[in-house]
Amino acid sequence: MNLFNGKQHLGWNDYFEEISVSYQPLIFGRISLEHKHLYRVMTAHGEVLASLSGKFRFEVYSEEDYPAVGDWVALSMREEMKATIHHVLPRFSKLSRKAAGTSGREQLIASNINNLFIVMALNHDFNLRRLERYLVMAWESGANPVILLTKSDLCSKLNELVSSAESIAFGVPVHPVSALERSGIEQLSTYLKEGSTSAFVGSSGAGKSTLINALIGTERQQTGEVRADDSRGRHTTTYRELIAVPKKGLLIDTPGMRELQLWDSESLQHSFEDIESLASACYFRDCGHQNEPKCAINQAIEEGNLTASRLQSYRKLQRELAYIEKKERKKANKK
Ligand SMILES: Nc1nc2c(ncn2[C@@H]2O[C@H](COP(=O)(O)OP(=O)(O)OP(=O)(O)O)[C@@H](O)[C@H]2O)c(=O)[nH]1
Ligand SMILES: [Zn+2]
Repeated sequence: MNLFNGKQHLGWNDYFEEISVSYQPLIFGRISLEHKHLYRVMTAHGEVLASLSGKFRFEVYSEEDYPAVGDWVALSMREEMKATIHHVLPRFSKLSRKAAGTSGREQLIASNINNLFIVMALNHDFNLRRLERYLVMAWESGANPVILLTKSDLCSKLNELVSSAESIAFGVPVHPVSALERSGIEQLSTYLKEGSTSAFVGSSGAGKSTLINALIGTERQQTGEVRADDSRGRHTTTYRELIAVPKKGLLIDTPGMRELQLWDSESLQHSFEDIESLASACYFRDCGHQNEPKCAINQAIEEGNLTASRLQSYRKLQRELAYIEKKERKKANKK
């Protein structure tokens, strides 16, 4: 199935249809990934890599004016699937939090979200005070909050915890789920529809990526083993990404809120520690892990210690990062 066979599949709706007339003849696309003001954008014609127009950069007033994941932007195409962003279309909802540090600046996490899933695990992660803060964040965003209590398989007092969450939720639906046992997941089909956008927020290790994987039915998001001693996560999700899932709409995983890292080469290496350390055992120092002899990565895949899809996702991010870094260097040289 072609995911890009129409803007509706990407979340385009009557609201955007109405405001879009003033941007003609530009085309429209939706930001799926952002890194240092370079953007991956989904359009009805496929994915493009986009940068900001000079005029846009010049007129930007605050951080919030920059495109964020989930934004609809007005673009013009350049050569081979590269585009220039001229405008951000007004957002109908936006998820933000205070930036780290004392500046108190707002940091935009994602925009144009219909459902905001607040994910909290039914173990040590369960904390009503934190849930309250997430609810505030949800209400401020303009999206519809839904509380997902994950890892129900680990919980022996399920009814009690669900009731206590309901007691502070004031009508926000509360659903216990287990990605492990695949229970409760079917309840989410009420929210996940073609063209709807859903974001997942919650502590690191709460099970957001695992849940998204269960919904997609593949190992799309990487998940991390929780440290045994304190059941905290290892911050596996290091970047925000909008993904289009057939019949379930658009899903945005967000990094655990304790550590909202930006996506850079360091966090890429950090998130793929396993691959980085395997690669150091390859026979050739500059092994490309293709058909080279004595390649430790291919061996790990053969032996089932590494999935090919994980290597693929690593490669994709690495290529994008290389492209971005080359671009940054070029820009720096011009100055
Ligand atoms: N028992 C049980 N474990 C689960 C369930 N869902 C996730 N886990 C485990 O919890 C750990 C953390 O899950 P993730 O999906 O990586 O958590 P996350 O919320 O995406 O974490 P960040 O990416 O760091 O924000 C993994 O080891 C999962 O296997 C569940 O339903 N039951
Ligand atoms: Zn190799």
